[in-house]
Amino acid sequence: MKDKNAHDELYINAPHGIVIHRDFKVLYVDDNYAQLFGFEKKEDMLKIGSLLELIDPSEWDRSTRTYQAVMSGEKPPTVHSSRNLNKNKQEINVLVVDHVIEWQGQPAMQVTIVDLSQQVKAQKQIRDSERRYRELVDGSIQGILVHQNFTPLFANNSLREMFGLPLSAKLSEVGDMMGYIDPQHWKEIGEKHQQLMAGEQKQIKSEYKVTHVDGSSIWVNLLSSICFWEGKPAALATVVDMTEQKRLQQALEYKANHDGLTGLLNRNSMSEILESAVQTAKDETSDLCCILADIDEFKKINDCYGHHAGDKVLKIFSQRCSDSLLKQGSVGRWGGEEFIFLMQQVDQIEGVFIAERLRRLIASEPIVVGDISISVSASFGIALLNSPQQTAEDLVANADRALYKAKRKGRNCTMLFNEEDQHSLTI
Ligand SMILES: Nc1nc2c(ncn2[C@@H]2O[C@H](COP(=O)(O)OP(=O)(O)OP(=O)(O)O)[C@@H](O)[C@H]2O)c(=O)[nH]1
Repeated sequence: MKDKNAHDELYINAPHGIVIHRDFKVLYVDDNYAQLFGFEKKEDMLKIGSLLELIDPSEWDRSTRTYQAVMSGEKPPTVHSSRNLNKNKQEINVLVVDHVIEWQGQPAMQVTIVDLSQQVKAQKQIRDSERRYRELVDGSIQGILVHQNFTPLFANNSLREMFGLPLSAKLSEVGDMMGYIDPQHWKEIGEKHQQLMAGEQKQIKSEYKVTHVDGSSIWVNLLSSICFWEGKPAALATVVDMTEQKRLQQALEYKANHDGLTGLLNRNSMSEILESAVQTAKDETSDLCCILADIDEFKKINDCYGHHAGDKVLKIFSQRCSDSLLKQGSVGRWGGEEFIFLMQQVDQIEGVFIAERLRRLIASEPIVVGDISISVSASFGIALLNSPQQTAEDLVANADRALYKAKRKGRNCTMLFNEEDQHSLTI
């Protein structure tokens, strides 16, 4: 509104002046007109040969034809805009209102002009500023999206490229932006959007997985705030593609949580899982079964076939165990040739069944490394969380005691921890 008033005022206060001429010879001119064209006094202007001197040469032909047509009555007097030159040959833009009048008994042309130079300058400034703004927004490497309830109102080039939307596509054809965001985020994004629009939050930061038009997945970082678009509140989001960052982050997380040789969860990660599983089992008074497995006489495998063959055995052993366990629980490498299996809601009977299944699976088929076939077996120790006082360390220590029993019993067997083992030595 403020801009509109300023704009109107430019027109109301625009300077205007009058000249009367016949065949472009000045007959009368007022001070305003003379001053608009750079003359100090109107008398100076009366001295110029022809008014055409004040008109851009490119407009002479048109001006002459218009003058003749109006004076002959062929055309009604016109109101038109025109580019003129002042005395110093500087361009001024004017609105021209023609009238045919009688001057000293002869027809003459009365021309009223309104100086539009300020308006033209202001409009040029607006156009320039809009062009600069457009260049900034489209040149930005950040995506910019304005939407009302996820219906897009504006999207810059970067955002279109990020999502794979053709640069020429009309936003009305793009559809609901929520459709591009992975469904896992819908609830969160809906809630956050409501908070933003209700003014409960000034800015909202989020990280979402987005499906690109070509079907691939990208990760974006969004910073949303409220803006006004054509007078209505809307959400303004700046969007940064962080797919590469996310990939690196996930790779680092994977590296931190997994064993480099076998790809199983590493000891740190299994310790965390163990802590939380123990807590859950206590809270829900449910079963928690821990199995420790150790490859039998693994040192001999290394000694006979070399460290490289030993590594291969560890890898294939791990693969077989995790394939067999599927999603029944978590499996990790606990130490050199020692592995841990953790299963929630698995009781003693089922635990023994699972351990025996694994043990038989390993013993039944030799592991082939190159052209050598290596017979491998493993011993298994099982313990169940059996009291609310027990800690994660206690549970593993009990499984370890059971494993020690299995080794002592001659290896390649499964033993269950019981209270009498409590004070037995561990391996
Ligand atoms: N190739 C290979 N060997 C490893 C790795 N980690 C540990 N080892 C070896 O595993 C062997 C474990 O030997 P021991 O603790 O004596 O146990 P074992 O020979 O399996 O005998 P039992 O457990 O009593 O059946 C050692 O020789 C370690 O060097 C590994 O990542 N790769």
